[in-house]
Amino acid sequence: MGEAPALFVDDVQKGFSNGFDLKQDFEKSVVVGHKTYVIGGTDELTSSGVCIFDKLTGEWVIPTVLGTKPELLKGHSCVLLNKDRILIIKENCKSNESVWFLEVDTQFIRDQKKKFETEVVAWSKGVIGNVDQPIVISGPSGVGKGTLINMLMNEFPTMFGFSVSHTTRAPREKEQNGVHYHFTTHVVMEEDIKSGKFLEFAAVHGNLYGTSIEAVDMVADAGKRCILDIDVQGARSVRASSLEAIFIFVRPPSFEDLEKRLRARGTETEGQIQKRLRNAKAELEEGNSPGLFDHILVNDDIEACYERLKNILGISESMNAAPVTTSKVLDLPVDLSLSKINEKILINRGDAEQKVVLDLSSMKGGAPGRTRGLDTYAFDH
Ligand SMILES: Nc1nc2c(ncn2[C@@H]2O[C@H](COP(=O)(O)OP(=O)(O)O)[C@@H](O)[C@H]2O)c(=O)[nH]1
Ligand SMILES: Nc1ncnc2c1ncn2[C@@H]1O[C@H](COP(=O)(O)OP(=O)(O)O)[C@@H](O)[C@H]1O
Repeated sequence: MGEAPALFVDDVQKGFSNGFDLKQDFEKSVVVGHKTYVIGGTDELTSSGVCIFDKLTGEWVIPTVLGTKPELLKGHSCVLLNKDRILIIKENCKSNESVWFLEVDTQFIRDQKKKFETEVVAWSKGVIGNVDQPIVISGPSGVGKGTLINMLMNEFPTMFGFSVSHTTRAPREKEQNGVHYHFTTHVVMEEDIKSGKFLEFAAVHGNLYGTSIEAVDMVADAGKRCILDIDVQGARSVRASSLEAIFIFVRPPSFEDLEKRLRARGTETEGQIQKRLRNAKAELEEGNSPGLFDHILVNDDIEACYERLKNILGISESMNAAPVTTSKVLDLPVDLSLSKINEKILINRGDAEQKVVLDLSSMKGGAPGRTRGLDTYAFDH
């Protein structure tokens, strides 16, 4: 909670009944209850892009800002949705950078406020169109998760992308940084966790592992369906997050088979194998937790198991040509204004006859990450 930034002193003295004296084009304000959110600004003081005036305390607050924020906000229009997020549309934007959401009171924000003990807002980029549900694959070490994922990615390279996790464990001989994992240190990873970069993280077999929000977004932005290879604790966290995924648990035909595979792989020391086998017992129990996994896949014969996996995902050989995305780019003119009609936003294009409708009725996701499922169409009147 702070003093009024110098930039706004004049505004405060003028009183608020007449609204803010905002820098034209750069700053827009939206009132949510007793708080006024000023969005935009090129000034040092407003470099976070968001300032909040609290009418109850009469103070300006610079909030903790999470998520990837839009580049220079100029000529943007804002509208409040459901009192929990502000829709921001940038005009004259020729890329898929035009639709943004600033979350101010969603469940995610409420959770983060408790953590940071400050005001918190979070950016989420709006994505027109959808990609198919991400796939979470869990199971004990050595069960064959990596083998199955490789088969899928080799057969359908345009359809699937791997979420590259961060880990503090040492790379194996054939593992490449940035491809199999982002190899990092405890210190760096703990910092990144604190600053909210991870969708989920867990300590597994004595090391830290985590899925960054960026890892999942990068796959989805490439129009591919994201595959996450994460442990059961991670699966639980993703279940509780806004990422709507399909959850698959891979089991070995027997514990003896698991041990044989782990040894045959030859990537761990005897001590590490023992630790992984001990943990496998608990993981196999956890795999039966009601409501956690949508499908249990027994990896007996690898080819048969792979066929069952493809059936679960509803894919066949003929599908490998087309990427799954229906992502569209929204080209917006200058001088736009917004009107809100239920879950549809009418984008008025200056004096042009044709308007654009942004349909939010199938919107999903949100911070941390992207807001997907938006649709647009032209509207003649
Ligand atoms: N929670 C979580 N678990 C992960 C992540 N990445 C990998 N894991 C899990 O960590 C465990 C160990 O992975 P790894 O060291 O590669 O060994 P492997 O499973 O024997 O190949 C496996 O259960 C992985 O599914 C992650 O980002 N988050
Ligand atoms: N169905 C199977 N039958 C026999 N060996 C298998 C089978 N699936 C995988 N493997 C082998 O087991 C070892 C562990 O598989 P991997 O995919 O690395 O497991 P995970 O990623 O679950 O730790 C590898 O050497 C792999 O070739």
